[in-house]
Amino acid sequence: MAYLYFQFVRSSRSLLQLKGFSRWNCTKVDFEETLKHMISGSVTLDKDERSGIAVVSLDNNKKKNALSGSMMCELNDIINELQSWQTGKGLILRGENKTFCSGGDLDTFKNIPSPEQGYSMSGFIGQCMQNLSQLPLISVALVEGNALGGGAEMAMSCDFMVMSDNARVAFVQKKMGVITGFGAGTRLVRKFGTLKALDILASARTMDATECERLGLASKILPYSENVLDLTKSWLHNYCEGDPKVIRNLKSMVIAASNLPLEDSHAIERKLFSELWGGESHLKAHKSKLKH
Ligand SMILES: CCCC(=O)SCCNC(=O)CCNC(=O)[C@H](O)C(C)(C)COP(=O)(O)OP(=O)(O)OC[C@H]1O[C@@H](n2cnc3c(N)ncnc32)[C@H](O)[C@@H]1OP(=O)(O)O
Repeated sequence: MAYLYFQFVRSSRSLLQLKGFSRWNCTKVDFEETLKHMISGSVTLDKDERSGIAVVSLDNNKKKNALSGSMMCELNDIINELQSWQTGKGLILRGENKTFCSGGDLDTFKNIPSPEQGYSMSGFIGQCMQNLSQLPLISVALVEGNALGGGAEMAMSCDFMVMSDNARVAFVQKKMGVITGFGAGTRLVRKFGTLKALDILASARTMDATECERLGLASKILPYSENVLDLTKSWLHNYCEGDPKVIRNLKSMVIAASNLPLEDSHAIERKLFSELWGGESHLKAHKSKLKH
């Protein structure tokens, strides 16, 4: 199995070399420096130690929460910070101003016009989305208003999508003359299979909350209201109740199972299980003689 994986990585590398991508060797740090100077909007983090739920909010009011270069860097820093939040259990990614995100900031994109820069930007934000999806926290994208293009891709990087009943999701990349650049093409195919992914991406259609729920993109529709964030926190709390160590190991097991070959995934599952066996929560549950 390891040999096959190695062969696959080698052949992917040669495919990239064949296509001339190997000359694009700008490092992540170099490109972060470039993105940092494309300033517009902000991303904030609010960690609630009591519930173990963090809220990450995108705010770029003048551009319907478009994700600028500086916001990509801020989001990346926040996700790095969340990686070491040992008592965390859940995460909500949302937008201020009653909308989620209108995609990549078109002004930022105008300033990085070459294929080489596109490749570096996609590498930077793609890694950031990958880190988000692999956090040992149960994550939810709360979509109000629009999630377009890169905004739809960000929502796809969370475990769950909760939508207000007036919200819409559209992978408009094709209409913008590109394809998915934040990694959601791969995510859509892996989650839904080729046909459904092709249907969503190639039609580039706008999907309302009901359609998203029917397709399995959205897990919950909430009535549009002022307290939709509180409702989302309560919904997420159902999954986050309990010992952070248990929630985090559970999520880590799911990540391993979705990415690794069977044997490796089982080995990690056993390791994560044994870390909890005989632990505080396990002993407490035994003593309390729970009836389910
Ligand atoms: C690999 C990543 C691929 C991508 O993400 S490509 C980007 C995809 N997104 C887009 O093309 C968004 C295009 N914009 C729209 O469709 C509409 O503006 C949208 C979001 C439905 C909102 O419509 P309305 O509510 O009618 O508001 P509006 O059009 O007057 O917009 C208000 C101001 O926001 C701006 N805006 C919206 N989305 C933006 C974006 N992505 N980057 C930069 N600026 C953006 C829009 O230009 C307008 O600015 P202004 O007030 O005219 O100066």
